[in-house]
Amino acid sequence: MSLKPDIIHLLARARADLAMGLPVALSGAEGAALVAAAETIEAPRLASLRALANETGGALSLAVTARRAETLKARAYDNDLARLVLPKDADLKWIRATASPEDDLVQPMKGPFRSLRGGDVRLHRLALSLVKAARLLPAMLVLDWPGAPAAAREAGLTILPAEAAEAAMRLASPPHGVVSARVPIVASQAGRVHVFRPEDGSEEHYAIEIGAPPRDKPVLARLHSACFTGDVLGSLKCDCGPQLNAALMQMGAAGAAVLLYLNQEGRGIGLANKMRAYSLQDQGFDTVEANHRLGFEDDERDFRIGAGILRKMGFGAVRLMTNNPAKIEMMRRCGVEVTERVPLMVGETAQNRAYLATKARKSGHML
Ligand SMILES: Nc1nc2c(ncn2[C@@H]2O[C@H](COP(=O)(O)OP(=O)(O)OP(=O)(O)O)[C@@H](O)[C@H]2O)c(=O)[nH]1
Ligand SMILES: [Zn+2]
Repeated sequence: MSLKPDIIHLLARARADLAMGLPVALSGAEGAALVAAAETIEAPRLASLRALANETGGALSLAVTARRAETLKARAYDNDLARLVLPKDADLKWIRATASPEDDLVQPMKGPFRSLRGGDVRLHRLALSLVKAARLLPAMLVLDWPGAPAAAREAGLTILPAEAAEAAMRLASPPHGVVSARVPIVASQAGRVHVFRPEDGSEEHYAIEIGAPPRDKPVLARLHSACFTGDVLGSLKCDCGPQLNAALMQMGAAGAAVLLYLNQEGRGIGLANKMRAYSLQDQGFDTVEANHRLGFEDDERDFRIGAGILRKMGFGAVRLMTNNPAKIEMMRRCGVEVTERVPLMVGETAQNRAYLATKARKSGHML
């Protein structure tokens, strides 16, 4: 048995490194690259990347998603992404402003941007999936350079074999149950909290089991995505807090049910990015437009996690409490039968009315 980290461990290291501002090397069959997150890289390492680019003739670009490129009015020749050429005098300020929409409106004349065209973009695509998984802004500095793995080894940086990383990111290994204990709650004396831990070092998720639902019948279930602002603070901008409470109360009344509390804050973009989206919403963009301007899709959640936890708990069929048709579709695709949709209507406020209307109009939510 080897003590060496496998690809899952290396991916977790890569996410942590990117979050701390460290570059990571991607080593592919067709090429290699040093990549660093636009949000976290600091000036000395940016200077080193630039020096390496000058010395070696490697192309240094800023990879952004096609969503962000659209806001920047940059050409996305690579379908889902664009490789922006770094101007000679581009400093950290330029990089951060290109990555982040915070000052898009105060400084609307960003650019013009020049995008690279042709060549292999697989490493750029992998870099963007990695930075999204690290819950950072989806923008990555990429130095295309065959010598990247050797330089990374020398510097003690994480080296990711690209093809293995792509394959591992496509696979979702379901989190495993770590512990469970009785927790009586307002909604039910017979509450039990289970903690699930993914093997890939990412966030833990929780299941709240009410009573003892039989495993051979469809269980009343809700997949709730974490919303710190709504669940904990009682934010009026969304309906998450009231939905959580109403679901638990309904479950308590039914006597047997399961609620998954999935730590996929902000529909999978993380709290920092959700707060960036909220700033954009204060500038007049709706919830979907805000995600796009940041460079994300409307919904970045991985629903395989919820389905995996349900199956691990022994549930193969659910009566799903949701207004989101995508959740029903995803459950079915992940092999969990949805025998019924149980509507969940609560929590409309003056402040979240527009948010709920946008979800109905753009994301197909049933009102
Ligand atoms: N990115 C982003 N996320 C938001 C915003 N408002 C709420 N959220 C997140 O949206 C998620 C809400 O998820 P759910 O409660 O599962 O809601 P849903 O997908 O609309 O589906 P149902 O409630 O089941 O009908 C939580 O993770 C919130 O943090 C927003 O304006 N932007
Ligand atoms: Zn919310």
